[in-house]
Amino acid sequence: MTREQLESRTMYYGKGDVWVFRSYAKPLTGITVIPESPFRGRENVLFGMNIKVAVKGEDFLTSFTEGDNSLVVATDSMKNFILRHAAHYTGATVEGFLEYASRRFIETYPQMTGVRMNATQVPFENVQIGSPDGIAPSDLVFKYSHNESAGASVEVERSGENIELTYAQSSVKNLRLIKVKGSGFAGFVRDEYTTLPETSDRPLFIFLDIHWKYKNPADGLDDTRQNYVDAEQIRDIAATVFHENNSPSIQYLIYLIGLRILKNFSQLEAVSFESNNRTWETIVETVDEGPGSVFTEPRPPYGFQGFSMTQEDLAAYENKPQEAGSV
Ligand SMILES: O=c1[nH]c(=O)c2[nH]c(=O)[nH]c2[nH]1
Repeated sequence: MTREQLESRTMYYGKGDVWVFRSYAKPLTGITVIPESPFRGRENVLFGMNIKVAVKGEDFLTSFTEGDNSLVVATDSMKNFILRHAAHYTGATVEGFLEYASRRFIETYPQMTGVRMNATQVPFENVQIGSPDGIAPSDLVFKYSHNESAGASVEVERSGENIELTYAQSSVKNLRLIKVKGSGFAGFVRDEYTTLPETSDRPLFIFLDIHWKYKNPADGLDDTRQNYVDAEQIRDIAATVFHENNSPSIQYLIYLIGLRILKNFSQLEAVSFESNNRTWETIVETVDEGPGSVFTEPRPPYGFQGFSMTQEDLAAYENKPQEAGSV
């Protein structure tokens, strides 16, 4: 088999749903506070992740073609490897843990030439506790949040004697935002297939996944370089821009969110979106003693948008004459 054939072949294996719960990880502190977000850091009393790891390496070929397991690291051992390394991790971010554990895999097993890890952070929120002194967050009891969650993907590869970070992306996933009024959708193509009425005011409900990449990937790994951007800040920017703008479409809304993210965080190189339109169906336009309406869940199917942006988009926006103010 030629080298090209080997390199173009799909061949990997790994473990999914590796749940890691680490208590008393390093607190996250080194972030820049922005006007759109109250986020100032995180205690990390509970640091939870659901990790998926995939490893590759040409030496694994005979495990597929001959049943030769002599170089196969059992995926059960991969799970143990990740969990044990969670005890040694000194950082405060998911990204940093993924990079650390991926590197350690390559250092430990010569047959691995690349490791890809994806993680979703398991969000825990402080429970508010009442006491004679007032209401304060508990430092012991947390609720498992089912809202949006932070995520990350990293890939490291062996390169001669070195181990290089070849891919890093951070994310906030499954952000669900509803704006009760102040969103429109009009001016779209009207032809024999069009039944949707134009609207200047709809209860816009969106599901959003937002991904971002740093100019220098090292900034995204740990907070001690002072350039780390937390998913809560990205979430709060999205909510702020949604609140402030009377959007003509989801397409334009995510563009505005992207501009604001790139403007706040010049250390980021790119941001991308996947959005879903989950706008509620209006059942009663105006209740008896208005204002107020009655809505229900939308019927399938749903619409979606994908868009990626870089600092060049922000520069182009800022260089063009604006009608509606700046971001
Ligand atoms: O924001 C929207 N963008 C669309 O492209 C679209 N299409 C549609 O039916 N509703 C919407 N809403």
